[in-house]
Amino acid sequence: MARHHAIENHSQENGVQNDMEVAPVVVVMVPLPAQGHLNQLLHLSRLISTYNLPVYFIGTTMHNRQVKARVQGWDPSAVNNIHFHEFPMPPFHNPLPDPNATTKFPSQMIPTLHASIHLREPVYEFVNRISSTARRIVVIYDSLMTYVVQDIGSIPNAESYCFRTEALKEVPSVEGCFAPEFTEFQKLQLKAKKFNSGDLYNASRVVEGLYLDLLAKEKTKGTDKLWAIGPFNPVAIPERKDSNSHQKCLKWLDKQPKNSVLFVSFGSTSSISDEQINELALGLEQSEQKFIWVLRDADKGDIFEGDVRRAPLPEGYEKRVEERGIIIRDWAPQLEILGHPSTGGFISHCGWNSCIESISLGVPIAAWPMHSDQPRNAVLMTKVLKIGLQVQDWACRAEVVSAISVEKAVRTLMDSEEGEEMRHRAVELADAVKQSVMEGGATRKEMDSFITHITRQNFSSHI
Ligand SMILES: O=c1ccn([C@@H]2O[C@H](COP(=O)(O)OP(=O)(O)O[C@H]3O[C@H](CO)[C@@H](O)[C@H](O)[C@H]3O)[C@@H](O)[C@H]2O)c(=O)[nH]1
Repeated sequence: MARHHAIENHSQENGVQNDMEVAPVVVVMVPLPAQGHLNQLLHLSRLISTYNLPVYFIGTTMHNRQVKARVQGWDPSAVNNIHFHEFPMPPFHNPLPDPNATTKFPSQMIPTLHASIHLREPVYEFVNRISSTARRIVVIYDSLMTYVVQDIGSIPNAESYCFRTEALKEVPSVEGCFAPEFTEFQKLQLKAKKFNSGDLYNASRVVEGLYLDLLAKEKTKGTDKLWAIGPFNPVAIPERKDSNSHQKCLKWLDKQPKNSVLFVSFGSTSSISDEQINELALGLEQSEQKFIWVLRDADKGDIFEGDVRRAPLPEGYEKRVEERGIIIRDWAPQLEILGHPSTGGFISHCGWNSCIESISLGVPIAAWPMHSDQPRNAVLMTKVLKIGLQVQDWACRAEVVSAISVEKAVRTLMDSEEGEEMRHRAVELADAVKQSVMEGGATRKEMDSFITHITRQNFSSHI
C-alpha cells in the first residue's frame, strides 16, 4: 500500500477535529501512563499517521506533556494528523522511588496505575462521541489498559486492538520480577478482557520470528489476529538541530572515534543504591573506556512534581574521568546517542524500548536486568541473538555488582574480539531491521496489511 503524507490541517489540541465526517477511519491510542509504554504508542501514532489516517493520542494532561517533551527522532507537533486529547488525572499519591528496595520493581508507580483505571468513563465517552463522526473507530490500547477500554465493545462501529511489546512477553516470567500489587493490577486487566479484534506487537519478524510463529499458531485457535509491526521507533535518526543542553553529549560524541563510547542507562523505572553507584563508577573508571552514563532515578508517577534524588559519586570522580566520561543527570537523548557512530556498546537494564532501539541501531549490550520482562529480554539479546553479554546472573540479583565485574563486562564488550563479533552481528541485524521497514520488507508488509484490514470497506461491526 502506498503511503501518503498527512493532508489534514484542522488539528485542535483539546477537541475533536472539525473534518471528522470525511474520515472513514479514526484511530484512538490508549497508552498506559508510564514512559516506556507512552513512548511506544506515540511512535506507533507516527507510523499510522503516515497512512493518512487521523490519530487521537489520549491520556492525562501530565502524561501527554511528558511523552511529547521526551520523544526523540521526530517532532509530534509537526505532524498534522496526530491530535492530543487530554483528561485530568484524579489525585494520586506520588512517592519517590526507593533505590534501596530489595526488589527493583518500580512500586512508586502503582498509585498512578490505579489512578489510571478512573479513565474508563472519560475514554468511553470520548470514543462514543467521535463514533458518530467516523465510519469506523479503531482503538489501539495498551494491554495494561484493558480495564479502561472494556466498555468500548458496546459501540457498534468501534474495534479494539491490543498493543503488546515483544513477542517474548508470552513466555512465562522468571521469579522476582514483579511486585504483588502489580500482579493484582494485571489480573484486573485479564478479567476485563471482553472483546479484542487483534494484537499488535512492537516486534519484528527478523528479530523474534520464532516466537511470533509460535504465537500465530496459538492465535489461529481463537479469533484474534496478530501483526508484528515493530520497531515503532525511527530506525534512521534525523540530523539534529543543535539547540538544548542535551546536545553537549552529542557534540562530544562527534569528536570520539567510531564505536569507542559505551552508553550506560537503566531506562525510566530503575533506581540503584549509593553502594551500587559507587561500584559502577569505579568499574567504568577502571575499564579505561569512554562512556556516557545517565545517572538518574526512576520516574515518579508525576515527573513534574516533587523532589528528585541526586545520587552521590565517589569523591573527585567527575574530575578524574572528565576526559573520558560524561555523566548526565536528567533525561538523555538515548535514541540519538545509540544512533551515533561513536557509540559502540550499551550497558542496559533491557527494557523493551532500549532493546529494540539498540537492535535497530546496531549497538551490542551488556545486559543488567532489574525487573519485569527484563531478564527475559536479556536472554533474547545475549543467548538468542548473541548481540550481548550478561553483566550478572539473574540468580545473583540481590547482590551488588562489584567494580571488577563491571570492568570485566565493559572491557569484553568494548575491547575484545568477542565484543567485536557481537558488534558485527548487531550491525548485521540492524541492517536487516532497517530493510524490514522499507517497501517490500517484512515489517512494512505487516503494517500495510494492518492498515488494509482496518480501512476495509466491509463496515460490519466487530469481527
Ligand atoms: O535518560 C533517558 C532514559 C530513557 N530514555 C528512553 O526511555 C525509554 C525507556 O524505556 P525502556 O528501555 O523500555 O525502559 P523502562 O522505562 O524501564 O520501561 C518499562 O516499560 C518497558 C515496556 O513495557 C518494559 O520492557 C520495561 O521492563 C519497563 O521497565 C527508551 O525509549 C529510552 O530511549 C531516554 O531517552 N533518556
